[in-house]
Amino acid sequence: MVTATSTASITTAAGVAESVPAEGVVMRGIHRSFGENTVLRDVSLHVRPGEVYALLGENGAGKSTLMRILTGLLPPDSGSIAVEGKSLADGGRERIAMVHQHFMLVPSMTVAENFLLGRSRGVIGRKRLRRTEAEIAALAEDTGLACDPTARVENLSVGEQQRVEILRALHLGAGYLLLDEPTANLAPAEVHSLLAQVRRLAAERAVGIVLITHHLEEVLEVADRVGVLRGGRLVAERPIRGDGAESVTTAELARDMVGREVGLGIRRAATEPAGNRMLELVGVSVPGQLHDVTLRVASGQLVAVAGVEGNGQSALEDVLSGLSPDSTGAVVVAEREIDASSPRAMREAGVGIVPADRYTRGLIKSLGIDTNLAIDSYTDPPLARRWGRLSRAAVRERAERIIAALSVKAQSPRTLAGTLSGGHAQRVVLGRVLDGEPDVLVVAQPTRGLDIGATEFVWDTLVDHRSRGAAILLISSDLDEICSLADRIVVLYRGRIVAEFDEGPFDRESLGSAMGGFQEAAA
Ligand SMILES: Nc1ncnc2c1ncn2[C@@H]1O[C@H](COP(=O)(O)OP(=O)(O)OP(=O)(O)O)[C@@H](O)[C@H]1O
Repeated sequence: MVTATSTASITTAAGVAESVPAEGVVMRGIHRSFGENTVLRDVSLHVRPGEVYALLGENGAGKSTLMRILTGLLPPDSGSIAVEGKSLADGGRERIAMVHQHFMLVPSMTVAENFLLGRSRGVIGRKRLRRTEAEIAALAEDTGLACDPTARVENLSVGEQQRVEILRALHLGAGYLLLDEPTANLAPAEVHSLLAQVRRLAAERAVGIVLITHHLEEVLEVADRVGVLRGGRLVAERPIRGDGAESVTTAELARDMVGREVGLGIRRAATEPAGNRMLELVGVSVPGQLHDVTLRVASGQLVAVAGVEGNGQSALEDVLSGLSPDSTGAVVVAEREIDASSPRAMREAGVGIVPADRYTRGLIKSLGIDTNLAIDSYTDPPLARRWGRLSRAAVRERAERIIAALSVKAQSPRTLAGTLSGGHAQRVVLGRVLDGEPDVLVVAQPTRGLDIGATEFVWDTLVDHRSRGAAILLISSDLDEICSLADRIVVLYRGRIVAEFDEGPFDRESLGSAMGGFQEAAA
């Protein structure tokens, strides 16, 4: 790590000259509010070249807002930002790149074509394309981020696409990378290789990296320093590696973040499930996506479908949501085969769904929380009054009750769902589904992007419903979540169930291997 020695002068947005360190990214006194909601309060931080800086914080703490300010997408109300001694407007912006969880690549184009997108007018010439391919290959070799520049993006795994995004940022000249939950969608083996690559980029190329993650063990594995945002303030900064390093535990980081102890231990059912089969899938197939899936969940049991996303999970979710007209096979609920042809049919059969994509399937961003919470029950009392008219008072009362029960952080029940932080948006979806007290609960990636306090809350909620007799099918790629909650695990790989684990404690290595397609290791 290099320490800043010299200074430079920038002109701040307020038109004032300010002396700043000439090295690294320096944010000073950043304030930002949305209406009456103050999201960032006097945040100052300095990320140096060659440093991995982990930024932690509960859902809604202000991490994404800070990153949007840093990339120039959102102006701060006050405060200054300098990148290598330059303001964002003065060239600093080009040195910073955000690597999103949802990639910005065009699937039908090759890696090299994606690199050239927006950088050349008209048709891309063959010579230029070949030159770019050679540059990408050289950069991949140099950084250890393996990548085939001629591969079509749609044929790449999530991990490979992520490497393409990082390489593209470096190719554009970025010296600072902002990684927003980069491991959220990766297979277990890919997580460690990404973290090793992050360290290598910092150590060998002096790239400064801001890593946002909710996985505290990743912070200890990779970060040089960690900063914790709470209620919009930077409440703690700790060195983990190098000079003055403290020996920090994940429990201490959790306490910094949440302000209390958090226990994410094993929560399997203490007793055998009651036995009556609440949910059965028999030979369910979806052309090209799901092949002959048979599984059973009893009342009082939680069965996990483990797997890396893209292996049939969304097809399975579609079938159980009543959104898969091409599916074959039988869906049986409470020992009766049901016609799974619409979301309404599934709901009436007693199946509640928490979808993996909370924004496209779970919520309508442009509507208030109250309306979102009424979406699947506005035709029934108490929300519907006589002549089908909606009772605004009942909608508001229901919203207030669910907001309080799930501790949703929002200014009011009418707050637009699209302005909620990821974790609080997820609470709204969960609250709506659980309020219907379904006998069968299907939850897909329920804690993705949630902080540990919220994760603990969701896990406890699921366990509570299980102990009250609900049959729960958990579709998840998170090994910790699966091993903590499941009574039984099946592994989905390329649309088939390739391994089954009947009772815990589960062997994480065998599970991870089965998820990666190495079945023999899971036998
Ligand atoms: N465009 C907006 N309009 C109104 N409020 C907003 C807007 N964007 C963010 N907020 C509010 O700012 C606060 C911080 O949100 P932010 O997304 O920065 O949190 P976060 O720490 O990234 O959370 P998460 O871990 O859940 O992603 C939240 O209360 C959110 O509702």
